[in-house]
Amino acid sequence: MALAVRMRVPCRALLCAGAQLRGAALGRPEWAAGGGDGARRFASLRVLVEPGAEGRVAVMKLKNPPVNSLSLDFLTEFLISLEKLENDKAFRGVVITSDCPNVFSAGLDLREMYGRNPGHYAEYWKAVQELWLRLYLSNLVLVAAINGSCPAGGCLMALTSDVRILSDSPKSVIGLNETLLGIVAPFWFKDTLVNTIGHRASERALQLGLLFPPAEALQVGLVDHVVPEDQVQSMALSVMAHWLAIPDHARQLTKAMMRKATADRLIKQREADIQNFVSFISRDSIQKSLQIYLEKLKQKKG
Ligand SMILES: CC/C=C\C/C=C\C/C=C\CC/C=C/CC(=O)SCCNC(=O)CCNC(=O)[C@H](O)C(C)(C)COP(=O)(O)OP(=O)(O)OC[C@H]1O[C@@H](n2cnc3c(N)ncnc32)[C@H](O)[C@@H]1OP(=O)(O)O
Repeated sequence: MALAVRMRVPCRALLCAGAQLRGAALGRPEWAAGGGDGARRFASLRVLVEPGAEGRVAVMKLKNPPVNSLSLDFLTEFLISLEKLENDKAFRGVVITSDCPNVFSAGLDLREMYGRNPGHYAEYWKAVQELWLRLYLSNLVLVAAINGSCPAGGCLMALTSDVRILSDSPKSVIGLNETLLGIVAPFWFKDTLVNTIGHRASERALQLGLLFPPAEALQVGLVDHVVPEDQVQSMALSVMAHWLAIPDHARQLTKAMMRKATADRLIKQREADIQNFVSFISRDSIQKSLQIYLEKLKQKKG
């Protein structure tokens, strides 16, 4: 793989700063080599990475129960795992899936955005930006094996992949539903959606906070395949084989050509975007909306 074609977020220190910071907060690295694959298999508390049967493909299982909400610690572990895979030339592709039943990811962790201080909001948002940039500009082929509900930040994460496979289950709804929470999807969430399903469909989906059931998600182009739940993983590996048949350098340059302008838009104004988020999320009215939404989630249980 030619070094010249490896896409990089311009300032690697951004990831390192976040990862080191959170790594320290996590206490000790939880990486554990295991099985006969030794160094190729590793795990943190919340992210399991194992080689797929196909070789050169890793399967990354997200395990932050109950709903894989993207807490700061989880984001940090995710980033570290991704960085390890990017740097390991043995891997050319990653299947991202969930270890939590019926939920791919519940999106951003609402507890990171409610009742905290501005410094915490800023740190959290920087990590969210970082994960998006890392995934969106990844040199690896990323296939999202979406085996459950996939709202908001979960959907954003899936949209950074090159291919999305969704399980055909009533629970497997996907979309950017931020307006239903009384919050607004930031411009780079919107850009990622527009790049996938086009402007008009995005405008409707974003304003209404639509969560698409599988058949509709397929129809609008939000996902590429809908298959029975027990076939999500095998379909992901089969699609992966197709993508890996393309020479890396050509595919990577093409991916960069398609995505760089969108990523650059955020890279050029990261700090302003963080400040915008902090002031937006700190508003009393927004905090009230989040409180109501969190209460609704709790009441749902009865
Ligand atoms: C002009 C302005 C311009 C720009 C604006 C600037 C900035 C932008 C500002 C803000 C943007 C912020 C973007 C946010 C994106 C997000 O991702 S927000 C999160 C959205 N997520 C959701 O709406 C999903 C909510 N969850 C659910 O719908 C269900 O939990 C789900 C279907 C996923 C699973 O259902 P089920 O299996 O029945 O589980 P429960 O509902 O019972 O949940 C189990 C426990 O988990 C807790 N939980 C669920 N989701 C979250 C979450 N996202 N964060 C934290 N915690 C969550 C839930 O409360 C239960 O907890 P309990 O067991 O009761 O303690």
